[in-house]
Amino acid sequence: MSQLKTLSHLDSVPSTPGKFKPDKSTPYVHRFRFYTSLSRLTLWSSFFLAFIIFCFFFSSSSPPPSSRRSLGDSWGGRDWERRVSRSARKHTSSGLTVLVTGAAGFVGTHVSIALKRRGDGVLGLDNFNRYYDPSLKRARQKLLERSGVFVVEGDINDSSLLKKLFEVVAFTHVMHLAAQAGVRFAMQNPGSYVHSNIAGLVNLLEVCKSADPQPAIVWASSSSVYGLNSKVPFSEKDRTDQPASLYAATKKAGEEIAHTYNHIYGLSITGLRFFTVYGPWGRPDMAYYFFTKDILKGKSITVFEAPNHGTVARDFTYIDDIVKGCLAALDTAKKSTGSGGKKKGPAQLRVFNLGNTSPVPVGQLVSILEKLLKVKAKRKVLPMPRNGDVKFTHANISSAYRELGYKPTTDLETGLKKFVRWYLSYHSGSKKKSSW
Ligand SMILES: O=C(O)[C@H]1O[C@H](OP(=O)(O)OP(=O)(O)OC[C@H]2O[C@@H](n3ccc(=O)[nH]c3=O)[C@H](O)[C@@H]2O)[C@H](O)[C@@H](O)[C@@H]1O
Repeated sequence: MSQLKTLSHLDSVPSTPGKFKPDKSTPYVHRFRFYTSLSRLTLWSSFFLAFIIFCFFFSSSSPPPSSRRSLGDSWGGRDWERRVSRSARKHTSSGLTVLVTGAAGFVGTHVSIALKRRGDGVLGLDNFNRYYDPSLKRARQKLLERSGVFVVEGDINDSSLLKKLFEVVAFTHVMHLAAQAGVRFAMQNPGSYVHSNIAGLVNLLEVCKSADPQPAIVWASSSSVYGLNSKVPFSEKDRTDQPASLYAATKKAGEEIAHTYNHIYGLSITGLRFFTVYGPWGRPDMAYYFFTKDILKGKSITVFEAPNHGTVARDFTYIDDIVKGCLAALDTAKKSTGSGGKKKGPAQLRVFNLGNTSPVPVGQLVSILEKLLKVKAKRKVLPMPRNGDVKFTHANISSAYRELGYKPTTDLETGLKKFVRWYLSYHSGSKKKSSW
């Protein structure tokens, strides 16, 4: 969202600074203006020259801007390093030492807590951007703190921060969940997707490839990579070259980038294609969340339908099932083979669908919410706009079952019941007490 801020400040700058005014002054004033303009010109030219020289010397010796520390950075120092080390200390001899990016996000919070509970060392990283209400991220952070997980506030594009973290802790694994999520928002702010999902990913992989030892990486791809693929259920072998949104295209690009870093540097990388993950502490930008909010407020909700009154459906997957898949991916990840930025041998490269295998029409999702909330929704059924959405998703999970033992067990009604219970407790103002 820092990106959003940057762009929105540009919106307030007028494109034409002012109208040209013809000069009606006398010759004397003319000459006087000429001399003052000349001296001003010289002054500005010298400033400009000095600036060019400054840029020249600094560009050849300093790292790219994203990796320089900015004035607002709040990390560093002895106390901070101590907190980082303490959080990353594992409590079982066989445990992992995991850096979780996007730790204050929906999936990040659940995965971090699950890892910490079983004795792994966990350090969180999150930039707390404003894509959705940051108070929810802060509430998740409190939950993480109570579980012993420290969340470093910083961006995955900040290479000096990432390098520092790897200096302080020898991470065995990185669970990379930081991303610009949301399919439809990509039309409003395309730059934020490139910034987080492409530039941020490359920056992270650059640091990982140079780390010694190199960590194994597990990261969040998306079911959206299947795009306009119509063969169901979606298998990892199916084509993924027809993304329907820029979001999907950046996730697909991420998968290709992962291939490159695996091939050149020997990084062990596992991509997980999540299918519409929902549950307590979820994302307010997702339909099940804002439908709940609007139904309770008596506001109308828009339910999309496919052409010819066709059904739009999603393979909604409950968060606890996704967490199990993430942990299994970390546990089965083989070590990276490179060191010091050099590959020593072939490394593991995997991609898995993590879905629920039973798509549910969006209309049915609304009916379940009506039942749980005991409120009738004001539905407006509209044709699905051409904004990146796809008609349906449906996961084939046989590969994840075989390799990870992944077996989702929560149906949509059971999962939504848990979500609604959490939602009512969190939004009733008893945020501190809201159940896990
Ligand atoms: O599976 C995935 O890969 C993706 O799942 C979700 O994307 P999406 O499935 O579009 O989830 P929602 O935005 O919650 O939409 C769910 C369904 O509700 C429908 N919808 C959405 C909004 C609305 O106003 N009305 C409506 O009918 C959508 O068309 C869609 O079928 C997440 O938002 C993405 O970050 C994630 O990567």
